[in-house]
Amino acid sequence: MITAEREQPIGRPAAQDEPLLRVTDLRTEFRRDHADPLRAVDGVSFDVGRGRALAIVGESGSGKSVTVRSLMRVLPRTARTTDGHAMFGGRDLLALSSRAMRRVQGREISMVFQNAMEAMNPTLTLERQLTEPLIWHGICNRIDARQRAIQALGDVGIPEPERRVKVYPFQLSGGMRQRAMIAMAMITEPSLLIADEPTTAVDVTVQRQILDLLAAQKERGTGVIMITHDLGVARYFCDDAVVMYAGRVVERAPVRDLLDRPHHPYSQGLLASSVEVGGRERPLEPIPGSPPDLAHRPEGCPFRPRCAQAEDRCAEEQQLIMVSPGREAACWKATA
Ligand SMILES: Nc1ncnc2c1ncn2[C@@H]1O[C@H](COP(=O)(O)OP(=O)(O)OP(=O)(O)O)[C@@H](O)[C@H]1O
Repeated sequence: MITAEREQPIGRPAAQDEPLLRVTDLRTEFRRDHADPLRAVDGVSFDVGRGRALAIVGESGSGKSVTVRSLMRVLPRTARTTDGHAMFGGRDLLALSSRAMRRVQGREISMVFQNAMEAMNPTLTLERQLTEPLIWHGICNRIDARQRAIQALGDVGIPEPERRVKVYPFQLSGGMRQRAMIAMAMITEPSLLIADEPTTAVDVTVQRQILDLLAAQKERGTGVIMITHDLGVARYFCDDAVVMYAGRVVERAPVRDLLDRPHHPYSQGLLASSVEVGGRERPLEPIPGSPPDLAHRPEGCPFRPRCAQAEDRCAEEQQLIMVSPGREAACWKATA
């Protein structure tokens, strides 16, 4: 149980064979009036490798955002992470003091959001917003920071960066704002980038540009966690995937293996209901029913009420088991 924050020494450099980030048994709950807490993230584990991208997929409400916000320690006031570890550079992010965590946020780990306005301050120029993390983290002085800000805007393909650095976010088009936000996230050269639906609110052309920008970061060794509803985006950009359902990981696999041959019936349903597969091979087949109300989680496998393959033994929940090397699924029927 994580009860008190404790200052940890600056982490030792992670050994080369350790993943960039290792999350184990993460649990986060929301406080409720006159009721037991609502468990939104329930024992989630995954690794992110250097220069690799992990897709977190699942329907709305499955716990994707709460998972990454737990790691970044930016949860709503009513939420609390009760268990788990998130080892990053030899430190447990969940056990760092708030002060130590602020040194990690925006420096070693940055976030990119669906809507750039979430990440940007509408009352400050791009220059202020781009230079602030450099100055705050003591990376460089104001004059150098300005040059780096201009460079960062140019790097993400914003024309006339010397002029644009002086504008406010609302003076940019949506696509340019999204790129400016990526410049903000990358300016400190973080080793981990967390992207929460970064391409959902933009058109297809901008989507491709954003993914290519993120791919360039990956090439440089940055690890990426990408939350996405879009399995096409996952296939194009990500290496590994976890599928979440009702706050738990139900399948873990290299992304191509998952999309070519999903093992868990829920992953099969997600794929059948997505344009990625449906558009090319068959009509879309929505998963019947809706995700469980977490306040009334069904006994046994949480997907059982919606699962066409459910059997009596699903009354007992199967844990994630290895189906084949590198592949795990939480289903009695999952076989290689
Ligand atoms: N502010 C909140 N207060 C109370 N419960 C919340 C709050 N935010 C999330 N939850 C609970 O946590 C669950 C997981 O939410 P989360 O936002 O992580 O889902 P998600 O998979 O990211 O969905 P989406 O794809 O719609 O963003 C929700 O189903 C809800 O029960």
